[in-house]
This record gives sequence, C-alpha cells and structure tokens, in this order.
Amino acid sequence: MSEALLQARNLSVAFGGLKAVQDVSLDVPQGSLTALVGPNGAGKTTLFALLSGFLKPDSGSVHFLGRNITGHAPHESARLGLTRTFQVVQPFGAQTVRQNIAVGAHLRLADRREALALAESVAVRVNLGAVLDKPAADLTVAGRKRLELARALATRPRLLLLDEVLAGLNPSEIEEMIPVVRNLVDEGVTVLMIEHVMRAVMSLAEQVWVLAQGCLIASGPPSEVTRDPGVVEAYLGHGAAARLAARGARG
Ligand SMILES: Nc1ncnc2c1ncn2[C@@H]1O[C@H](COP(=O)(O)OP(=O)(O)OP(=O)(O)O)[C@@H](O)[C@H]1O
Repeated sequence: MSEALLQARNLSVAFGGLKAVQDVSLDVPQGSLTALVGPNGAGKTTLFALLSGFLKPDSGSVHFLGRNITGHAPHESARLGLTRTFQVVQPFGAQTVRQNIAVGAHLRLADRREALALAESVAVRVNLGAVLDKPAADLTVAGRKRLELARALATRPRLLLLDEVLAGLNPSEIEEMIPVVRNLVDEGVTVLMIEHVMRAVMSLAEQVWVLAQGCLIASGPPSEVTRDPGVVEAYLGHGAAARLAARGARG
C-alpha cells in the first residue's frame, strides 16, 4: 500500500464522563477509498471532527501530509487539502446551487467569477449541472447530498471525509451516487467515508475500520470484517455471533 496521507495516533476525547473516542489510531493511504463503520453512537462523527479540526482531542495526534495538524482550525486543514462533509446538510436555501458551491471554491479563489466557474465544473462532476441556477431550497434530499459533496469538492481536497452521503437516499439514488463517489478516487481524491449502507461499503471500500463504543475493534477488507464475530456482536448484541453460528449449523 502507498504511504499514509493521514495518520491518527492514539486519539481520545471525552464529553464529561462519556469516552466518545478512545485511543484510536489509523492510517489513510494516499489514493484509497476506505470506510469507517459502526453502530449508532459509536463515535464515528466525533472521530471525523477530531481528524478535521472541529474538535480538539484530549490526547493523541493527527498528521496530514506529514504535518502535525492536531488542534488546527478546520479552515487551516481545508487549506492543506483535508475537507469534511456533514451528515445534516444545511445549504443557504435562498442562494442558487452555483452560489452555494462557490462558497467552497472561495477557500482558494478570491475572484468571484473564478469561484463561480469552478462551481459549475464541480456541479457537473456530481450531476448537478442541470440545476445550477435553482435555489438550493428546491433540491430534493438526494440533490442536497450532492450539493454537500460539491461544496466540499470545490475546496479542491486531497482527502475528503464523507459523513453518510448516502443517508436518506432511496435504493436507486444510492445506485446513482456510488459511481459518483468512485469517480472521485479515480480523479485523485482520497476518500474516507462514514457509511451505514453496507452494500455501498462492500462495493466501494478497499478497507474498513469498525468503531464500537469509541474503540476501534476491527479493520481489514469489508468481506473479512463483516464476518468478524466481534463486529457481529457490536452490531447485534452480546452472544449474536454464537446464535448465528448455531442457527447456521442447524441449517
Ligand atoms: N458534543 C457532544 N456532547 C456530548 N456528547 C456528545 C457530543 N457529540 C457526540 N456525543 C456523544 O458521543 C457519542 C458518539 O457520538 P457520535 O455522533 O460520534 O457517534 P456516531 O458513531 O457518529 O453515531 P451515528 O451513527 O448515530 O451518527 C454518542 O454517545 C453521542 O451522544
């Protein structure tokens, strides 16, 4: 595997007495498409916040492109090329799709016309070209998810942290979105995605990390990780792996 673009080492953070992320280390290889999975409340979004500077860890470090970015502000990380999306999409509803995307483009382009031109080319990449001049408030859920992706892409990221870009989409919208995500990697963007849609994880990710109660409990290719008894238990409860095995044995 090629060298790590992002390295997290022993990251921990607590909210009061709740240890949301505990001693998590992971390496995201340059050019990879990897996924972070785990049950609700496992700490996935909190880990994204630690990686992207929205939260400061109580301990541990984050290195990006070999630089220590622990505790850097999100816009500083974004300028280096590390951008995240949000699970709950909040566009500027009265502004057009083009104007919304241009907000991301302004990270690197001061000139308004250049930012709007970049917004247009990014919109085409995520299939929003036909609605560029519509108000963002008119978009469907699937359209808003694409807009969130486009805003992040307009910052010209090297590493994109995608927080549930498939959540709320119907099966055919998911099928349409999967190649959009795959194309990002083909275009040179490294992607780490939080995703609950396991079908998408299985078809997209080369490696998966599993978080449960703030701890990394497994990592590896998705087909192996989903057979790991510890992972099955984390999702389905204590004793689930043994119950499933017994049921399988009974045929
Ligand atoms: N700002 C906060 N203050 C207090 N507790 C928080 C805060 N943010 C998250 N938590 C708690 O930390 C734990 C991890 O939450 P987090 O949102 O990171 O989980 P998640 O794996 O992303 O869950 P989901 O899949 O449901 O989005 C949860 O118990 C959550 O309630």
